[in-house]
Amino acid sequence: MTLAELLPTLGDSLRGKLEAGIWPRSVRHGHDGDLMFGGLPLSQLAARFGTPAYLLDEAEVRRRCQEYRRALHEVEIAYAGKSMTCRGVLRWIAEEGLSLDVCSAGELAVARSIGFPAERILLHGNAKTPEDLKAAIGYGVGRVVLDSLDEIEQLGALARYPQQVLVRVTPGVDGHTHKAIATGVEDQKFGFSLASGAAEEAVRRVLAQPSLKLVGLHCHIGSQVSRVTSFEEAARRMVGLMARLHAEHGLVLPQLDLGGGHAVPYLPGDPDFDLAGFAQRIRCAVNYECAAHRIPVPRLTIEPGRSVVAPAGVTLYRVVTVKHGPSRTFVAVDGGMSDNPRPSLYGARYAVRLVGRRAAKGMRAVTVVGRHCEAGDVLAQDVPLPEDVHAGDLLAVPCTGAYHHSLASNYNMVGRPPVVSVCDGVARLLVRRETEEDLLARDLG
Ligand SMILES: Cc1ncc(COP(=O)(O)O)c(C=O)c1O
Ligand SMILES: N[C@@H](CCCC[NH3+])C(=O)O
Repeated sequence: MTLAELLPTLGDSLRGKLEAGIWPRSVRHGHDGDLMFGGLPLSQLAARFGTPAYLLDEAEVRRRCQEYRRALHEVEIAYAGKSMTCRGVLRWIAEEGLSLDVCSAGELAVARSIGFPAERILLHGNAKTPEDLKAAIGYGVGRVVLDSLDEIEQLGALARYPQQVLVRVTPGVDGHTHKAIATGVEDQKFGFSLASGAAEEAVRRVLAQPSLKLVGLHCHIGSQVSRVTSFEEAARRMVGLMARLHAEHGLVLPQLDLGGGHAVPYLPGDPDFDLAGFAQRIRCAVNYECAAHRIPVPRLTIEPGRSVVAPAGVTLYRVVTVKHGPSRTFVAVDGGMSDNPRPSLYGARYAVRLVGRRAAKGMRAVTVVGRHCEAGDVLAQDVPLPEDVHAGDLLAVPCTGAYHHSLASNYNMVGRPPVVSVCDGVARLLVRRETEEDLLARDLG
C-alpha cells in the first residue's frame, strides 16, 4: 500500500503531521477548519481574490533564497526564472542577492523591467532566436550559455568583445527523474555531448570567435532530481572535461555552472532535498577532482528554480460539483489542466485539503478533476477528502509555486488565475486574473 492510499485511513493528527512538510512554514491552523497562510485565512483570500488563485508566501521564498546562500556561501545562486517569473518575484530574488537564469527575451523583458542587474543574468535556451540574442546583448547580460554550433556563430557575429559565455555540456548523467525533464542523458536536444566529443568541438569553435570570451562550462542534469550522487557524478565529469581543455588549450576556466533541478516533496512522505549534503558533497567532489587534475578550483554556480518557489505556493479552487461514479468519486473544481498541466504532462501527484469549514464526516479517497474538455484533466488522483465534500467547498493544493503560473495556458478560453503574494498578514496582487477582455483583445477578428 502506498502512503497516498494509506492517508485516508489515518486519523487527523497523524495525517496532519505527515502533511506538514508539504505546506509553507507559515501555514497554521485557523478557526473552523481554516488554514492561515502568511498570516491570513485562506477562506478570506479566496473571497477577496476569487478562485482559482495562485498564492505565494513571500517569506517562504525569501527564506529559501537565504538558506541557499547560507548553505552555499561561496557559490553563485542563480534563480531559474522559468519556474515562476513575474515582477514581484524577481524583485524578491534581486533583493535576496541571487542571480537569474532566463531562457527567452520575454523572461528577460520582465527582469529588465524591474532593473534586475544585467551582470547577474544568464541567458539559456537550446534554440535561442535572433531576438533572444539581440535582447541579451542589448541589455548587456552577464553570460550567455551556448547550446548549439549555429548559436556560437550567430552570437559571435552579433556580440561585442568581451561577451562572456559558457558552453552547455550534456554530461551523460542520469538524474533518475521523469523522462520529459531528464536533460543530463545523451540523445536529447540540450547541450553538447561530452561522450561524443561535441563539447570539446564547441569549445574550439567558441575560441575561434573574437567577440566571445569563454568563462566556463555548464550542465543541467534534469529537474526534480533527489539523488545528490547524480549531481556529484556530473560535477566530476565536468571537472574532467575542464582538465582536458586545460591540457589541450592551456585554458583555465574560472566558472562551472552545475544547473538546477533540486527536488521538492509534493506528497506527504516524499523526501526533502538534502541541501547541506549537496553543498558538502559537491564542494568535495569539485575540490578533489581539481586537485587530482592540478587545475584551479572554479567558482560554482547553481540554478535552482523549483526548490526556491514550489513549496511557497498554494492554489485555491472552489468545488463546482461532486459526481459519484461506479468506481470512484470525482470532485470537479473551477480550474484544472490550464492552471496545472503537471499531472497530465508528468503524472505529477498532489495533496489536496478542504479548507474553510470543518468536515462533518470521515475521509475517503476521491479524484479531483478540472473543468476542461479532456478526460485526462485530473489534478489529484486518489486523495483523501471528507465524505461530505460538496459544491462551493474551498480546496487548497500545496507545493504549486513552481511550473504552475509559468506553465499555465488559457485552454478552453479559461483565463489564467491571479498570483497573490501574502506576507505578515498583508496580501498583494502580483499578477491579475486574465479576463475575457484580455482574451478577446488578442483576437483581431
Ligand atoms: C538550464 C536550467 N537551469 C535550471 C533549471 C531549473 O530547474 P529546477 O526548477 O528543477 O531547479 C532548468 C530546468 O530544468 C534548466 O533547464
Ligand atoms: N516543467 C517541469 C520542469 C521543467 C524544468 C525546466 N527545464 C515541471 O513542471 O516539472
